[in-house]
Amino acid sequence: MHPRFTTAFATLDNSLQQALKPVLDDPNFTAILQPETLQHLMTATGLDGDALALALLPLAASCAVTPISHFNVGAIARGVSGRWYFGANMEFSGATMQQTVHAEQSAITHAWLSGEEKLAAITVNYTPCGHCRQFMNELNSGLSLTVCLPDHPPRTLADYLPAAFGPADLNIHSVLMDINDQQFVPQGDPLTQAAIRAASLSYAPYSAAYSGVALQTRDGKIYAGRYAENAAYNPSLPPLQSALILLNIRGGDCTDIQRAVLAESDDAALLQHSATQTTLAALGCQHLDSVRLTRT
Ligand SMILES: O=c1ccn([C@H]2C[C@H](O)[C@@H](CO)O2)c(=O)[nH]1
Ligand SMILES: [Zn+2]
Repeated sequence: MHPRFTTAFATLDNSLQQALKPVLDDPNFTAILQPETLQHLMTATGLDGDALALALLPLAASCAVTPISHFNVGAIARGVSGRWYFGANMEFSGATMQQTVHAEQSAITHAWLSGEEKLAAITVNYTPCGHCRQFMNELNSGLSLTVCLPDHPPRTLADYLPAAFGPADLNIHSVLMDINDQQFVPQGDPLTQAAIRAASLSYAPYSAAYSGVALQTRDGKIYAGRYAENAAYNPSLPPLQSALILLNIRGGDCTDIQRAVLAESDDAALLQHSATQTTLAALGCQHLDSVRLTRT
């Protein structure tokens, strides 16, 4: 298993350890749990879904990258497909606080980038901050998303975000995780194409400044992330963060990026380039290429 799991794994109950070991030992494990695996884990441990998700949180939290706080938050986004997606917070030394990724954003983005179409629930080891509550209120599950926390009964997002402000206040009705394809014209090498495809699938209803980032690590793997806007603007997730979430949660190292491509329109109302370049530089990557988006 990935060395980051070793300590947390040792703290799990014996029955869970036994059932989970082959899953974590699989070299193809990508921090997603399939419905059949979850069924097996529930049978082996006697835990129901909510209890199992809580029991797995230490593993999700061990994916955190927290050079500043050393405060590891773990989240599990539970899709309507029955698949569960790990997420963890990420901090970037040498960048700004605004570049931080919260565990909830990580799990949700992990699910979205993996093709999940809607979430049923999210389980987190700490109470979600206001920024995450707002981020979650952009999802197509709306205020009925179930939020599960240790020491609290499951509640809905509506309970955690009363008198909510959201997309409908700005007249937006097709929301985050709904399928939207801008169909930008593919071009260039595989990394460039991955960035363009991510931009096509990005969510930018407020600015129409669609964008995507693709990262290539030294082992040749490619991770593509999509921009995700928010009705309250500030909680929007930049495309670099989206790609870094995928890289990290799949077991990669964010300081191992060899080359990055940002796909955006140069006449867009918002531009990701300078923030992307600065955060990448903080991670030791100086090689950012840009590609302009075109429509047929
Ligand atoms: O809802 C929350 C609150 C905080 N954090 C992270 C952000 C930062 O990395 C650290 C300290 O706030 O915890 C989350 O991931 N989710
Ligand atoms: Zn948060």
